[in-house]
Amino acid sequence: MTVLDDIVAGVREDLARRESALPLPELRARLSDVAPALDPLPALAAPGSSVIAEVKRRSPSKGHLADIPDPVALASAYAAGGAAAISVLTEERRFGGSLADLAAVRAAVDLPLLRKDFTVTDYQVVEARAWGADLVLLIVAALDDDTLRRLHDLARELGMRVLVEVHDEAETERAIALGATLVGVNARNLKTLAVDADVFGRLAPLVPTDRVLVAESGVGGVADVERYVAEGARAVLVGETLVKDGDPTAAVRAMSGLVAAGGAPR
Ligand SMILES: O=P(O)(O)OC[C@@H](O)[C@@H](O)c1c[nH]c2ccccc12
Repeated sequence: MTVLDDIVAGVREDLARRESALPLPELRARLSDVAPALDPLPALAAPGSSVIAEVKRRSPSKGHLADIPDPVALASAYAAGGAAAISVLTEERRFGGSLADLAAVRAAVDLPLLRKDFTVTDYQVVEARAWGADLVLLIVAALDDDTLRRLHDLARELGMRVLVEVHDEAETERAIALGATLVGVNARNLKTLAVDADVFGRLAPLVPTDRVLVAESGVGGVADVERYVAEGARAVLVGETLVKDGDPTAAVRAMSGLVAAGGAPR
């Protein structure tokens, strides 16, 4: 069993509890009370690096990262630094997140929000929208093609964008075949938790230039953003570095708006 299998098993258990408390038809009925989803694509696709800044308390690879007693204060600090979108971890067991964090940030911040979780069922997609998300993550490694397509199409029907996450060539082919507009290249292998900063540069040339590439994980500072931008990233998804920084506003600002020397490579 890989780390990913183990995480998804826990996610499914927690999900079963929520679903029996609030069945899908009732959850769906709540969607009519939710404001329409915001579109993160214009900001992410614009020239110059964009930052998707993450609210993340801990992770299976690093353990405790930051307490984050007030996720709204952190998200507001990210917004003040010019973040293009905010990612909120909602997985509880391994990442210390919650849907309550997502709802709290939604109520306070006008930026597009990514629900960051291990989404494997329709219920979680509807749930994301019901709690105010504008964007959902779909991890290709965790889904078969039929489920990937079904969840992708459901998210789009609900007005959300999908960040389709890949880590190798085969997953990248599957994301492209799906028609993914936003492709996230995770430097971390979720089956082993190993980080490889060279994965982005290997996979980026396989992705058509009309797609928006996001470099995810292990971004330690401006130099990493510059490297990813030079390799074709439009955006970076950053958690650990930002939650540990004493001045997250300045940190987001420093990583934003960087352009590739000599023009965009793709
Ligand atoms: O904290 P980091 O190394 O900056 O990583 C952020 C983000 O990329 C990471 O949290 C992530 C990327 N894909 C995921 C899938 C599930 C959970 C978490 C993730």
